[in-house]
Amino acid sequence: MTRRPVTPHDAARADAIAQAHARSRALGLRATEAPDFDALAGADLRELIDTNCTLYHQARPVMDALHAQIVDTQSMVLLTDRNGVILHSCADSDFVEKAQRVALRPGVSWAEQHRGTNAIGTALVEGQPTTVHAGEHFLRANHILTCSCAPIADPYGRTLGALDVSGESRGFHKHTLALVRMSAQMIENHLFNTEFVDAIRLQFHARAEFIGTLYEGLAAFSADGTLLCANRSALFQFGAPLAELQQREFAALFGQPFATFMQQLMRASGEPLTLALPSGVRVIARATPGAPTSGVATFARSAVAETARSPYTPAPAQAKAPYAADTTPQPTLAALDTGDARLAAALQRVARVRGRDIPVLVLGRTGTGKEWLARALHRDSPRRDGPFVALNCAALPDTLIEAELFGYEDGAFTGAKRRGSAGKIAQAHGGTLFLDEIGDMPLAQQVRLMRVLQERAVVPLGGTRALPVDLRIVCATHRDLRAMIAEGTFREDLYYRINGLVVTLPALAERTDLDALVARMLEIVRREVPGAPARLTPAVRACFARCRWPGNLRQLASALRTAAIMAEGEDAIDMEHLPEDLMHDCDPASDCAQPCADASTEDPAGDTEREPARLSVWQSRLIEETLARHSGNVSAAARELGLARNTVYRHLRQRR
Ligand SMILES: Nc1ncnc2c1ncn2[C@@H]1O[C@H](COP(=O)(O)OP(=O)(O)OP(=O)(O)O)[C@@H](O)[C@H]1O
Repeated sequence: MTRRPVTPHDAARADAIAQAHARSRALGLRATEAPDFDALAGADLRELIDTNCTLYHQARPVMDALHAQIVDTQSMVLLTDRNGVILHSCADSDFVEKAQRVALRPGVSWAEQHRGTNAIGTALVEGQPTTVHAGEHFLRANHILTCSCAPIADPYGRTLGALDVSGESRGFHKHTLALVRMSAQMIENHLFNTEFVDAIRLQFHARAEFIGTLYEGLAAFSADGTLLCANRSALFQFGAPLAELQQREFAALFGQPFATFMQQLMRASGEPLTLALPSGVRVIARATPGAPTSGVATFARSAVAETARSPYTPAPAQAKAPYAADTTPQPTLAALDTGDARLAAALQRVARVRGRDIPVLVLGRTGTGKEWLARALHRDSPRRDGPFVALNCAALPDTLIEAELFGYEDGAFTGAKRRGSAGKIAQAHGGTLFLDEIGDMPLAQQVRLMRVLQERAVVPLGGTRALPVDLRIVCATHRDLRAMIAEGTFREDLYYRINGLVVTLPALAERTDLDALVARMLEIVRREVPGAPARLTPAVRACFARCRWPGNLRQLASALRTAAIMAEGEDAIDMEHLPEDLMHDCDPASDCAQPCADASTEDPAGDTEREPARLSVWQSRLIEETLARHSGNVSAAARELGLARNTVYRHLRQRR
């Protein structure tokens, strides 16, 4: 038998389990009791699901995704209401029969008063994620199980239900509880966004890369800038409980008047903004200004109207459209042209088809601006007043792509009665559908998409009626679709449906317009950070020209955003303001697209094996020059270079 690994929290957990056993005994339960098989019958269970319909609908796709992670491990995913009654399960077929033996199925209560100590009942009593393993279950019949459960709370912190993974005790894995906890958090974030769909919602975190993840802070504000609610991560970042923060004004939380923030938001064209928490910690924030019909969106639109137009702000025709509150960037094709000949040729080809519904396939490495090109094409096309709907096929588990793309009918999932979902294809009706990373779309969905494109109609999951759709499709990928066709992982018929016009975007390192592009991006960044300098020092320009930019435009935009914040109030962005890890992507002897201010270091061999050596030669020179400028002061040189002092000391030791 597999031994359960000892976890660091075993002592605390043992205490909690002992208390749960004491509660079970006090309830008059006996360990030798047979499982109680009493379950809610069909209609009663459906009614209970209806009562919990928001929880049920938000949890279903997350349960499917979680089940996909643990498939074939002899286990099941369960959702319960706040009283521990199982509402829904997704199970491995070979575990269903064992689960039935202990009444682990929809309609049955796993509250402590019915089953004694068990993960669901105990987690609901303790209000904490809990694992109950094998012999820790109060009822002997349940010793065959290992179960990990996390309660799910509504946005105000009230318990709504619980998410649980139960399986064969031999299959215990200590990571299961973390997976369950993350999935419960995901459901809580979905519930938050649904509850406050009409409010101004802010996503924020001190680290930009955490925005859009489970760890982001979420805060909802009313149209006058009063805090309505905040999720766990936001409360943690604010350092105070919800009761203390509710009804606080935006300015008390983020140090600036709400109206100023809204105007900056509109000017930022979807790019993130920087805000300061009461603790002084700076956070990166994105905001969604409420549903198009809400008063909040009206406020957002009036802020747009007050804002001076730039190549990246929506045209007046769009401000009238129902999607005017969308804060994502809406560049024009002309605005993307900053002087690179290859890019200009691609843009011209795209411009030729803008008035026709020819499908466009955009190829290019990650971050080369494929989505921005798709947005620009939409913006310049006759469909500009319709929606632009984007779906990243690589960002969703296979199980979710289908529902996201094709939608589902009311009651498509067992027991569900209300609230179908339109799906991205139907949402894009009258506009443009952008399918990013189309190469990552599973084959089954490729077949369905092919049918939609052929028939110009979509049938949602669980539905029978075909809804006509009129849309332009733009797809993007960094993969070699022809090679995938040869391997049998991409359908040839779909390939010919989506590639009416194929354009390839150059990698940033191959572009010849770096200076102009940086100037354009800096213009955008300065709308978000008004005190940021408008120019770069020659050293930074040289560094940029030598960078390999593996993350392409995204990496450049992110480096400029960080540097702009670091250099707020200074004359120019200098080396010390750049993110430290950018140096690792800088190559002293690369084929500089721009004149390099400091390009004398040559590598005649051009040997890729010598990359690290070339990098260190360049770093050494940079450190030497900086030390000379600071008369050998290591701290000052390290500060300017954005390096740790130890790195400079190491360099000095190696020089000796
Ligand atoms: N023309 C541009 N001007 C300013 N910034 C840009 C431009 N194009 C792209 N960016 C910046 O680069 C980021 C990445 O662009 P985009 O999402 O279009 O790339 P992508 O090729 O679709 O990326 P992926 O392949 O990873 O999906 C944007 O969020 C934006 O910050």
